[in-house]
Amino acid sequence: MVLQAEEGRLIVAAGPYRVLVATAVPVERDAVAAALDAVRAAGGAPGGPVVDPVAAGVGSALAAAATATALAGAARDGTPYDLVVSAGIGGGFLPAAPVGSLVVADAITVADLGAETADGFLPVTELGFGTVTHRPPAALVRQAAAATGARAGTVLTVSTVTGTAGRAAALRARHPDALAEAMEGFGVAEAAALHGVPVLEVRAVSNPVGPRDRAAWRIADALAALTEGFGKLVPVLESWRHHDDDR
Ligand SMILES: O=C(O)c1cccc(C(=O)CC[C@H]2O[C@@H](n3cnc4c(=O)[nH]cnc43)[C@H](O)[C@@H]2O)c1
Repeated sequence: MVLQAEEGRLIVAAGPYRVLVATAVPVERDAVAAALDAVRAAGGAPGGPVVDPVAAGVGSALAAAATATALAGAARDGTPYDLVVSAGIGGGFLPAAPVGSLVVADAITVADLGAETADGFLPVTELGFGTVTHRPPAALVRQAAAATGARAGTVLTVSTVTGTAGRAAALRARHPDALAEAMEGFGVAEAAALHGVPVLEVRAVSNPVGPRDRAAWRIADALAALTEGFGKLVPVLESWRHHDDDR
C-alpha cells in the first residue's frame, strides 16, 4: 500500500525500514530521485522502504559531516535510518569497470589516509589509528550486484582524483580488488559506523582511472546508469533486512 508519495522521495510503506542515500552533488541526487519517481509511477513498491536521497557534498569530510547530521536528526525525530547508501559517479579501473558500468562496493577503502615513508605508504591503521575499510553487508552486496548487473569489488575513496597512469598502477598494486575510485564513500561509511548503521556504496563509472582526459568523461551516461541501476536496486532494498546478512 502506498502511504505517501512525493516528488523525488518514495514512501511506500509504514515499516521501520528507512534508507538515506548520500550523493555528492545535486545532479547525482536527482538521478537517484528519478529512479524513485519511476518506481512510484510504476505503482510503488508495497512493503518497501522509505528512501531519502540527499546531496551531502563533495569530498569525504563534508560527506561524513552531512551524513552524520542527517542520521542524528532522523534519530532525534524518532525516525532513524536503517541503511545508508553512498551513491554517485566515479572513476573506473579498466578493463574491469568501463565507463557507463555500475560498481557495488564490497569494501569501502580510504586509499590515502596514512603516512608516506621512504619505504612507501603506510595506512593509518599501521600507525595505530582508526580504520581504512568498511565492509557493506555481504548479502546486500550480492543481491544488489545481481539485481543491477553491477560488478562487486573495492571502491577506493581518494582526496585527489587520480590523473596519471603511474598513480592508477600504484593504487591497483596496493588494492588489487579495486574497481573504482570516488571521493565520498569512506566518509559516508565512517558516519554510518558511528551511528551503528550499515552502509552500501554504488558508483556509476563516468571516467577511467588514469591519465587525466576531460574529453573522456561521460557524466550524462554515468548519471543515466545511476538512475537505471537505482531503479533495480529499490526492490533489493525492499527485501533486504540487516538480520538477513548471514545468508
Ligand atoms: O579534473 C579532473 O581531472 C577530474 C577527473 C574526474 C573527476 C573530477 C571531479 O572533480 C569529480 C569529483 C566528483 O565526482 C566523483 N568522481 C568522478 N570521477 C572520479 C574519479 O575518477 N576519481 C575520484 N572521484 C571521482 C567524486 O566522488 C566527486 O564527487 C575531476
